[in-house]
Amino acid sequence: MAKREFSVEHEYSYPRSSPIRWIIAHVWRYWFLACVVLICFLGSWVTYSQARVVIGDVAAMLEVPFDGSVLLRLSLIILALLVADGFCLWFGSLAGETIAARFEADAREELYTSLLGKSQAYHDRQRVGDLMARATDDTSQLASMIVPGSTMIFESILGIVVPLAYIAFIKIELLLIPLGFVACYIIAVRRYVRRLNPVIAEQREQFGKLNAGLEETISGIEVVKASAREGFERLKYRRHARGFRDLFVQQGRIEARYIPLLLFGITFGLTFLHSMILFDQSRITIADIIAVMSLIGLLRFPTFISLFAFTLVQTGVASAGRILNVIKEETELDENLQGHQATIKGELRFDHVQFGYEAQPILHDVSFSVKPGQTVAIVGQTGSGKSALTQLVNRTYDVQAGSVLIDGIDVSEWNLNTLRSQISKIEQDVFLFSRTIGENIAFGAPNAPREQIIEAAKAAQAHDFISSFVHGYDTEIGERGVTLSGGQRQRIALARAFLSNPRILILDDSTSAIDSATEDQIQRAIREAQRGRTTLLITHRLSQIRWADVILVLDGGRIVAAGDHEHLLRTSNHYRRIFARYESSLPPIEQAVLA
Ligand SMILES: Nc1ncnc2c1ncn2[C@@H]1O[C@H](COP(=O)(O)OP(=O)(O)OP(=O)(O)O)[C@@H](O)[C@H]1O
Repeated sequence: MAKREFSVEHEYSYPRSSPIRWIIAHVWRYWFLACVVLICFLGSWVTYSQARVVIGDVAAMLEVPFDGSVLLRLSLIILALLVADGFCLWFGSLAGETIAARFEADAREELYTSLLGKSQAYHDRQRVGDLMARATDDTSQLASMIVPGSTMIFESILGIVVPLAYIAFIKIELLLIPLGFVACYIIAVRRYVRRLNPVIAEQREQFGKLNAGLEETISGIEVVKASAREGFERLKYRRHARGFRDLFVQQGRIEARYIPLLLFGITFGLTFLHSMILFDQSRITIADIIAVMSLIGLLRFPTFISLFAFTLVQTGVASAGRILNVIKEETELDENLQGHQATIKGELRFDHVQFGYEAQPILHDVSFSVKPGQTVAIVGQTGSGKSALTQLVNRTYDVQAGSVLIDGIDVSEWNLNTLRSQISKIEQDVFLFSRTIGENIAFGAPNAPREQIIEAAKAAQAHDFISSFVHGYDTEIGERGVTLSGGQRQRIALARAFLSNPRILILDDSTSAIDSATEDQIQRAIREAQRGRTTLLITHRLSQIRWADVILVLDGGRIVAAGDHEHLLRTSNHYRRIFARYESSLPPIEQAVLA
């Protein structure tokens, strides 16, 4: 079983060694419906072909004096056969559509669950638009592959085999030309599929690129507009769109060379000639000729639709490959279901930790320890690895060497859910979901009653501005919280952290967007929040740094000094330099307060 950070109980498991096996397993999950499709389509072709034979008999009877009652009986038989054909088609199509819709939904769910279980490092490498294309367009291609794609292929096969069986029954010699046609048909289809395959696969990839480019531009539309780069982005998109179009043109060219349609005309003509010869030799009757030519005519439809059917199936297989590539990709972390589960007390220790995102090393030999309930401020120049260090605590990433221990137990030995549910992190760039404010605050504690949500908002100094909105806590916020200011977003994130009541709190520059007037109140709220829980603080706010129990000074990914404020002012040049720089960026009034 591949590693993953999230899974659901009683998950249906599918073989994933190849797209075809994966598709068959998905369809086989609904084997009963698949059997209904097979039986109904078979029934449809048998009744439809049988009706042609009876029509031939009736036509022959019209040549000679006929018995009206026999004619009526045969006419009713034809009607019954055609009605039965209609019912078979109806049930078969219904069952096929049901399989297709379920397959699409199951594949979406499987892909989505797998994406939730991938590590942060995996998501860092992905282009969101391409993933979206796989989750939306590629999954819908799976449904089209079943209906009408596969059902049409199945119909094509039956639509060739059943009429040929009837012809064999009438006069086996008359199979000679149609069988030659079938042999050429199989060869032509194989060539067609082989040629089309790479074009379809490239089409799907190009669609992913097109979508990724679109997503990136729309997400960064503010930057595009501010830099007046609309023209450049338009040309980039047009280049992708034209690449996509060209692949369709290429597909059209391959389809235009699909030879079975031409072969069908030749087969029809030659079979008629063959029938005439046999009739001339008195070896078949007029009724036989009518029935045979009518049956041969049935081959036209399967020959024609197989062109689209194979394209649809190939597109589906290419899409399944793209979906499967995501699902199968190895991820770095595991949810460790059997891991340690306990309430975190809050002791944190880094022991000779080494870390880098890819090959590039970021943290070198980092060691420190924090007692439960202490506040650690991490300071250092930009890019020195402060955020990277905090990301190792909740296992957003794993260390490459050394260990991070919480309450004396390596974080990799903790049950991942237990660990993360007790650690709250507030980022500088707060992410909010396009839901109500209340739902955003309660994101980590979805069952929290409204009173607790309000209490948390009050503690984060967010209640007043939330109450000023017409719909208060039920105000829907735009995607990523765009309708709120940076400071408001950060206060909602603080409220979210207060509500989930974590044992370890990580504040990564989380008050940077809060103005000085609000800051005092928030400082108090944060200090309140820090009480009784271990807090890691990345901040440029001297007022917060000064009161930390431990200050870690990072430089180039190494801890160059550690201790409290007074100690560091006395002993560390690095700290003095950072402190002086932070101090000089303060307004005069705050400098006076700090002095
Ligand atoms: N997801 C990532 N993949 C690869 N490299 C990254 C990633 N995130 C950060 N880095 C690199 O890691 C280094 C440390 O980044 P980090 O964000 O930890 O620094 P920081 O000290 O928190 O900086 P700042 O104060 O500017 O937030 C930087 O050189 C950065 O370019």
